[in-house]
Amino acid sequence: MNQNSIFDYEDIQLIPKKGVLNSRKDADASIQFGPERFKLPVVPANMQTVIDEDLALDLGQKHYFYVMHRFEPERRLDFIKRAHANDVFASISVGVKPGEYQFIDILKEQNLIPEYITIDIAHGYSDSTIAMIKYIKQLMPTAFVIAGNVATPDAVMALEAAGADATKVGIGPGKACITKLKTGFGTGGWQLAAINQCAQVATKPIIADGGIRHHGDIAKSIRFGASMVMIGSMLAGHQEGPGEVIDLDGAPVKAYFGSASQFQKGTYQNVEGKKLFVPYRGSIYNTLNEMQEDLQSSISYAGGKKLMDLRDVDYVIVRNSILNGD
Ligand SMILES: NC(=O)C1=CN([C@@H]2O[C@H](COP(=O)(O)OP(=O)(O)OC[C@H]3O[C@@H](n4cnc5c(N)ncnc54)[C@H](OP(=O)(O)O)[C@@H]3O)[C@@H](O)[C@H]2O)C=CC1
Ligand SMILES: Nc1nc2c(ncn2[C@@H]2O[C@H](COP(=O)(O)O)[C@@H](O)[C@H]2O)c(=O)[nH]1
Repeated sequence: MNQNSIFDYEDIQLIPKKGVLNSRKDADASIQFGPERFKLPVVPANMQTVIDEDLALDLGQKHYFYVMHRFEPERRLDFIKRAHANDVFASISVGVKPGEYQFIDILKEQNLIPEYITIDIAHGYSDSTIAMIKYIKQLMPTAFVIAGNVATPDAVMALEAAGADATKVGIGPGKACITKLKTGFGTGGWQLAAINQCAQVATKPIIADGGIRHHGDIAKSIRFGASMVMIGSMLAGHQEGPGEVIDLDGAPVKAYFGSASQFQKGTYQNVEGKKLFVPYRGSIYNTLNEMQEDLQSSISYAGGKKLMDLRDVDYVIVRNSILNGD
């Protein structure tokens, strides 16, 4: 791998072009992703400390993309019914264990077809993921299947060839992640470059997953080929999401733990995630509005009018100096 093409969010600055908008409000930050159009290319992570059913449906009703997590598997069927009864698209997660095939069979039998299904596996470039993609697409060809997580162009090509409608890129860049420490593998420290490489070969949308620490990282993800950005830690800690607000040394916080942490699994086995506390930030809609404003501003700096105009901007690699002026 050419080391000059390895960089992460903090190493990159996008270069402005002549603006064509009179107001940032006129920039269109929306995205068509699968069968729906969304206000923003941002989706809260499908983790139990980030999303729950009420928030999922509320986001969907407000035209934000959501992916419900898979950690209360017995509730998923009723959740799909609830979404459809509320005229909201259903977007669920599945794993790859044998019981998940039975779950897909039941959905098919009951004609409960989710609009989006995310196959949520640590090592998505695997025979087990490929088999699940094929199974879902055979039984439910209309479901938009997102498969991941992966790190390389080879993986993106393999999952697309199996029938995935989108792939999710990011192994190890997450805030609650310890995969890179426990296994030595992943895209931690070069997540943005991994997105760039994967996007060179992708023929379908890519979701950049993990490592977003500033709103500007969303624009950078889009510039390097993502169509959607999955965010965990920065979207945990809100009023509408799961978990209690607690006091930590006088500051209000909420717990945020990895889906492969002992807190999620209930046992210390194959643990690749940790627990931390994130600041309580009030309503998630204030944060999403701010993300939208910032992205509209990014589009204006790009000299554009719409989200994909970000793809046309040039950039410099500044090597960890983005915060030097602060
Ligand atoms: N994006 C990321 O960097 C990471 C995300 N996660 C998240 O943690 C959660 C748990 O993930 P995961 O452990 O996959 O889910 P599961 O515990 O549901 O495992 C899914 C299946 O895949 C097998 N499996 C898991 N990892 C591997 C591997 N490296 N090689 C071969 N088989 C494997 C498991 O078997 P067995 O357990 O017996 O191996 C199991 O049968 C998910 O939500 C995932 O997104 C976890 C790690 C990294
Ligand atoms: N290696 C692990 N990665 C995990 C785990 N739980 C979730 N994740 C990934 O992190 C992102 C969110 O990243 P953030 O930087 O925005 O906080 C999430 O979407 C998963 O892909 C885990 O236990 N281990």
